[in-house]
Amino acid sequence: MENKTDFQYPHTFVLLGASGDLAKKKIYPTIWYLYRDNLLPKNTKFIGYARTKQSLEDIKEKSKKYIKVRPGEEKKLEEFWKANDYVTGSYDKRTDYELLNQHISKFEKGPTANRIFYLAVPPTVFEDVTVNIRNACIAIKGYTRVIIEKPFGRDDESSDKLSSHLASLFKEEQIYRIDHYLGKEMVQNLLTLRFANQIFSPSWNRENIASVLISFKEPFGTEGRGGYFDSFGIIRDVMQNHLLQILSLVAMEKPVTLNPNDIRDEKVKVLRHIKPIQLENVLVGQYVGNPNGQGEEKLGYLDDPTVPKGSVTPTYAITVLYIDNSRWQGVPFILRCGKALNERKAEVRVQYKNVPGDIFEGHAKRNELVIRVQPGEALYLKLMSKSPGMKFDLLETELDLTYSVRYKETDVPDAYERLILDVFTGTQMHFVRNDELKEAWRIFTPVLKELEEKHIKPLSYVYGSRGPPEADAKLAECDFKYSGSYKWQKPTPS
Ligand SMILES: NC(=O)C1=CN([C@@H]2O[C@H](COP(=O)(O)OP(=O)(O)OC[C@H]3O[C@@H](n4cnc5c(N)ncnc54)[C@H](OP(=O)(O)O)[C@@H]3O)[C@@H](O)[C@H]2O)C=CC1
Ligand SMILES: O=C1O[C@H](COP(=O)(O)O)[C@@H](O)[C@H](O)[C@H]1O
Repeated sequence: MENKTDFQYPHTFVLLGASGDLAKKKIYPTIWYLYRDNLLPKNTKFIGYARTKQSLEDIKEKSKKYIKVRPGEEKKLEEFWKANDYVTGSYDKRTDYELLNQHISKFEKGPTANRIFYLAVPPTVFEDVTVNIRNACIAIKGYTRVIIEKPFGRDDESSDKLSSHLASLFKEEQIYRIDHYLGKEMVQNLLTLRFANQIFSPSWNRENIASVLISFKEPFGTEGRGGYFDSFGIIRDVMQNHLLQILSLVAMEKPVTLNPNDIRDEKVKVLRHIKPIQLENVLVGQYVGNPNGQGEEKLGYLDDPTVPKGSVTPTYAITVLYIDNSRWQGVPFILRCGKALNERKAEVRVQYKNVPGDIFEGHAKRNELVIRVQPGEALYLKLMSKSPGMKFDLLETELDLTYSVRYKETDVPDAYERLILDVFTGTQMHFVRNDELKEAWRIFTPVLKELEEKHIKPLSYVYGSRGPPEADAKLAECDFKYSGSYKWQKPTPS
């Protein structure tokens, strides 16, 4: 029963895997912020469910250090915990879910009541959990929605299997596949920037744009999470999902309307124009420890005791994709991601071509539109200007929209906050549809297999560096020009 989104009805939010890391670090804090800001239906009950025998007090204690409470909010936080419960149960026994169902039903007064299940559980128990929700916990007087977290399989075959499994249990409108990058402010802004500004539309194509670079950088390594990471690698962890989602929003055609399915139709369409990636268009890297004397000592990937000896799993990757349509033919879309690098950063750089018929003797540098997703949301357009004053020199400068300066009073919500609220309101615009996922795996599976089968050894890079030295040459090869001459003059607050 869909469409009973009215906030007056009782809602139950069940967090499966409530004893885990994601739950304590992300989901409990997120539902607290939504509750604190009165964004959820008044009558919402939160139920944590996991195998661990523990009390709600234990959950409170574990998530305490991740939950931000401002002065004066203590009473509200107490109220929030009163709306919480914890139920111990297995993931594979139907009887446990029947007990969970009875527990939920106790709060469901009135003719309508909705249920949301958040699956913060490992992929190994995923099938059991979904089958049991379907068999024992479906809402009979309202909607049932399930939120699922990646990994959505590890290749086309396993992902298809998972999709068929889900499709046998739920309708697509009930399934909310989270890619938390779709909840980030600047990723959501892409649609507005592109389609609400006439200034960009006419130049957003192969006639004007030389290359597009979409980057993700993290300044820490696997640090004890090597077991999980090693069987996936950075391409599956970040590139095949977060970066490809950004690419589809940067490259898609204008949707017919803002209806979530119209938008997702366009995202799928642009992905369909991309051929599976060729090995020659991929460069992979793996970090090694930093040598003595280079700051704080850091271990290399292979020194992590949770990583199998001799692993060739990439912790860094650059991939070049080409979109074979009339807008983008020949324009390199470079996806680049890595762990244990010199900084935390996620951004899109749209680099324009050189000015044709340059009268400035080669001094006019390329325009570049930078969409900084994190940290510190910003949008800046690098352009050439006359140096102010008597001189007639060229100056590289920028039009700069830095959120912390321009929107001082606005708190940018966390991605999970937006996305979980979307599930309550029933909007799937920022969630991954089944066919998008299929296209993503079609593009990536062959090269992932080839890397594994050929046991391709990644290039080494030092923990805390910008990545393998060879990576910049790859960027240059893909018509991404870095001149090194641009200097940003940070505005001084007035
Ligand atoms: N609103 C704001 O907050 C604004 C901030 N700025 C800041 O000013 C600084 C400079 O601006 P930015 O646009 O980054 O300008 P640059 O053109 O100087 O680009 C700098 C980036 O280029 C990359 N780079 C360095 N060496 C090479 C190389 N050999 N080949 C290819 N790429 C290379 C590095 O990123 P990587 O390691 O990822 O490759 C580096 O961060 C940045 O810190 C930026 O954040 C600028 C404008 C506005
Ligand atoms: O999905 C993932 O994303 C995080 C990075 O998320 P961010 O919001 O902090 O940028 C990454 O650390 C993790 O490996 C990956 O699985």
